[in-house]
Amino acid sequence: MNPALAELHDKARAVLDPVHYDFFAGGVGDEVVLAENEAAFRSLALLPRVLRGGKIGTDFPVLISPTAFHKLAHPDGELATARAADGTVVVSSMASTVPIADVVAAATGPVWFQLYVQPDMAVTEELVRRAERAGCAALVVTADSPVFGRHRRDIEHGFHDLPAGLAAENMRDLAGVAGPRDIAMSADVSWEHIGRLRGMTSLPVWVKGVLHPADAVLAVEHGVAGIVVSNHGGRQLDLVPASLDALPAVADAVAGRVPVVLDGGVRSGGDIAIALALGATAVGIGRPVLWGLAADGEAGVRRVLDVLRDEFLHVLTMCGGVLSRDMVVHRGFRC
Ligand SMILES: Cc1cc2nc3c(=O)[nH]c(=O)nc-3n(C[C@H](O)[C@H](O)[C@H](O)COP(=O)(O)O)c2cc1C
Ligand SMILES: CC(C)CC(=O)C(=O)O
Repeated sequence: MNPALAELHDKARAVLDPVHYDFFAGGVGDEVVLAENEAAFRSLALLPRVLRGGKIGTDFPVLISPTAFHKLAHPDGELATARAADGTVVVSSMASTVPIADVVAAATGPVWFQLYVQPDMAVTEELVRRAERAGCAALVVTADSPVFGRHRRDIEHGFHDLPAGLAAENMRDLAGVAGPRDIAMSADVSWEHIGRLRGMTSLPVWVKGVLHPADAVLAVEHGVAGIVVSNHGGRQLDLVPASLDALPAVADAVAGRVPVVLDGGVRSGGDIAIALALGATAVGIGRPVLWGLAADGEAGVRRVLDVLRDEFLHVLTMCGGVLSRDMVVHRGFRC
């Protein structure tokens, strides 16, 4: 992990209520996948290309992945995250503790709305309209959650409710129900719903939580605007591969037809470079944003993005400004 991010993590752990720290940090089951998401990056090395000359790009291919309940990390919650993003795409969780309209108003760059399709399609449609009215630039449908993941640490702490005064604000006053309603996960959600969403809105519809290449093909066939290869930061099923290990096959299946974002375990500029070399168009950052937010609010999130940007561009320059799959090898590989 980049040392500045490690420092923010340590500070976050020191200031957070331990139950809330564990909600953010934890994963499902034995947390095998949680650990492997990061370990997968460390098992790989880059073979740089040299003496290429020419100009190195300055694009920063990073999005802020959707994470719930930012007010558990800092009183300014998602407003601080949105302000800090400064042009970086914010994918705002449906379970945010600030209404989506306020998140968009605080952001200077694009905000995308992460959606769990609700079994009551009237509720889903109202959420879509809220995202549209707020000015969101895309919908990101999370597909890896037919049920809630069983987060061991939350179960041990008995943590399932937000403290008094905090709520999932986007879920307030929907389809005739006053006050916030619970987010429902449903195993009934299918590719057909992607079609229905596309019929409902002109916003681009992304799908998040794809690991199987056949699902990536289905996603393209159903007209998605992009795919997020993700195992939800090791929070849904503790039997899946590290998201990085699932990336190359998905990238091959998609074959450039839509962008492919990778999230899970990205903790340094070098990690971003490896993901891009293996076929990602960009990466999503989950927990490091929460650590920055908890440690130092808006300034902490800015620091996370600045550190990653600086380190990524440094690594890219070291690699001759190009990143391709032939440049990634396993550690211990002999030329
Ligand atoms: C505390 C927490 C809350 C999350 N909430 C959501 C959510 O509301 N919707 C969603 O699609 N993904 C959610 N995720 C998953 C993230 O979008 C992302 O896939 C994951 O955090 C990436 O891994 P990383 O934390 O290792 O960077 C959450 C992850 C964490 C850690
Ligand atoms: C409130 C939950 C739906 C947030 C989530 O997706 C998670 O904790 O991983």
